Amino acid sequence: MSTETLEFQAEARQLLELMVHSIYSNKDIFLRELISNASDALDKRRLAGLKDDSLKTDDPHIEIEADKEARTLTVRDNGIGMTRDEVVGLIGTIARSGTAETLRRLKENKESAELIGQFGVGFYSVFMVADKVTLLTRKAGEATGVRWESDGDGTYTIETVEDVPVGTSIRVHLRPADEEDALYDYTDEAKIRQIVKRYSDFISFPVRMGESTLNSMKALWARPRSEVSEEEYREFYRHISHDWTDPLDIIQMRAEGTFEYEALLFLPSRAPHDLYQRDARHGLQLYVKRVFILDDSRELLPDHLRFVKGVVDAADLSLNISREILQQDRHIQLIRRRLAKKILASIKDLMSKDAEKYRTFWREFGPAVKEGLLDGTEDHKAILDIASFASTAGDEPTTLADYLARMPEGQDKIYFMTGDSRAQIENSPHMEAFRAKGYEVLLLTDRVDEIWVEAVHDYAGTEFQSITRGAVDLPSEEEPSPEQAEAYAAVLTWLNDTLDDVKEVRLTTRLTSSPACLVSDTDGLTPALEKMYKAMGQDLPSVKRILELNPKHPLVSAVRAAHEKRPDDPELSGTAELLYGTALLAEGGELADPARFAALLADRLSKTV
Ligand SMILES: Nc1ncnc2c1ncn2[C@@H]1O[C@H](COP(=O)(O)OP(=O)(O)OP(=O)(O)O)[C@@H](O)[C@H]1O
Repeated sequence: MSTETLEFQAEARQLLELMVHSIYSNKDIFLRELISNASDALDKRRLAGLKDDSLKTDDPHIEIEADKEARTLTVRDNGIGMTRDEVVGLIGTIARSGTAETLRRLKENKESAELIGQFGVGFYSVFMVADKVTLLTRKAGEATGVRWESDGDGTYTIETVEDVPVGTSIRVHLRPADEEDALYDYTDEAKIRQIVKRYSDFISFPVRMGESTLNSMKALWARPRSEVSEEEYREFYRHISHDWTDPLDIIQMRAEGTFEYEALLFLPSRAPHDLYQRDARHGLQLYVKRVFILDDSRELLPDHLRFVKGVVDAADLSLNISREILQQDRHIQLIRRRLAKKILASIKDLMSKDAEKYRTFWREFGPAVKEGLLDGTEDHKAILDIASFASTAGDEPTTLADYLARMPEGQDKIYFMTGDSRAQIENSPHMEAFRAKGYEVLLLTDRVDEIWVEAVHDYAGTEFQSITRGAVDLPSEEEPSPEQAEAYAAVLTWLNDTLDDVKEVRLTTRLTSSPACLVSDTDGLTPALEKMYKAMGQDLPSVKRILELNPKHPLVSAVRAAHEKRPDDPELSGTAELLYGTALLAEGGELADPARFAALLADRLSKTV
């Protein structure tokens, strides 16, 4: 077949341009990327070989060859290889989510040094050191191979070729060395050895150059922590996670006895783009006796810990184990519980050892972890122990333990309010009585908060109580006086009849400066929950709430007086609607008919000016 010239996809072209102009200061990493891809390809070939004997290889390895004369460096693997379509799809395009956004920000050149460090560039990083790259590949099981070549300028050529061994070879035509620009002589054996040792030592296949093997191939998770450097952990984390920021914390564990396994886990320092998407990937890889079996192993961790990355190496599973079997395996379920407990315990440690890291962790992953409060009951206490929440006590989030410690004499509940933002909650009329009494209120603004507060009853024996639900039973709170009750009886009855949108109208002592507020029934749905259920397509009747009036407010007492004098005045029902509408607006709610509210308000205002 003849040679075709194709264009890189637009995003890929932009990334290439960045690579050619080399905004990465560390160019050595191109070799790490090529070796990492080769190692993945060897894993894939091994797995394919388990199903189909003819795809096997006896000697899986990676080979590096340097040619000083020709100024080329070749990285060759006998892994799975790629078909022509795969080369076009995988090398000619970038499918990773978030790439476009990252590229846009990189282009604007803000924070570029920081950003590029967080962005995996993969194969394209080779263009930092190359003026031409030739890729030869044949997929295991295919009859012909593919030759791909590009000098990184936006196009590449591709052709079908015969006589290519299974696997992939990438020949890098090196640019002239320029040590001032950190562009070293990558045909230099010492340099190559240094890079492999530094970045790829743990790769489980031999990386060979001539007669020697450059890497130790030691599984990091099997080595004692004291023998492994931070740098080695970081490189391993990069290899398995494709995350270019350093992990926040490293968790290592080993279980001995009837079912043996080792785990090396990492808490990332940034949430991935897809954390809250349905089917977000899980971060654990399963190995059996040092052999890679599966990634995205969702059987090994509960969903609310899906962001944890790492490796679990189990000694007693079959190499042929499938996802279906994993799901039912009793030992796997046990591992899952143990890992979850260990991770939560490690985060608790982090809280006391490194408050700054803990804060980062909770900011990035808190909403995901809180999802764990919705399923099962096992880890509720452990999750609440590591949770922190915004609160009226200060600008920094508080733990529940600290909240309890601050509770004044007489307070017996953990008060909270849910809403869209801190400001909205803090300005809501519901806060008034709590502010007046000096009671701290937790300000819950994550979507998941609306749901878990329905499911969790207490923390360490102290009940959670929404301040927008039920009657306020602040200890020693006075009931509206019998005189007030009597004076307001008629107007309340009339309001109950007039306002269709509310379930009940009653007096309250919870307000100090606002005329009115809305509260939910003790067991009724909150408006936010109702909205969420409806968004999920559930057909629910609208839930009505209770309108509470502050008898000490001049507007409320004026309505009472007006109703006493002119019970049949049709204007009064408009005022009642305004009263209800204002209560709704004050808590950040939405009016059913804003135009009608505005017209009523304009009418009343025009009579006052
Ligand atoms: N040596 C290889 N053998 C087989 N397939 C390869 C090889 N190198 C790259 N590929 C394929 O090309 C894809 C793109 O590689 P690239 O390095 O750009 O990204 P990646 O490895 O998916 O992500 P990362 O940016 O984290 O490295 C790989 O996912 C793989 O499918």
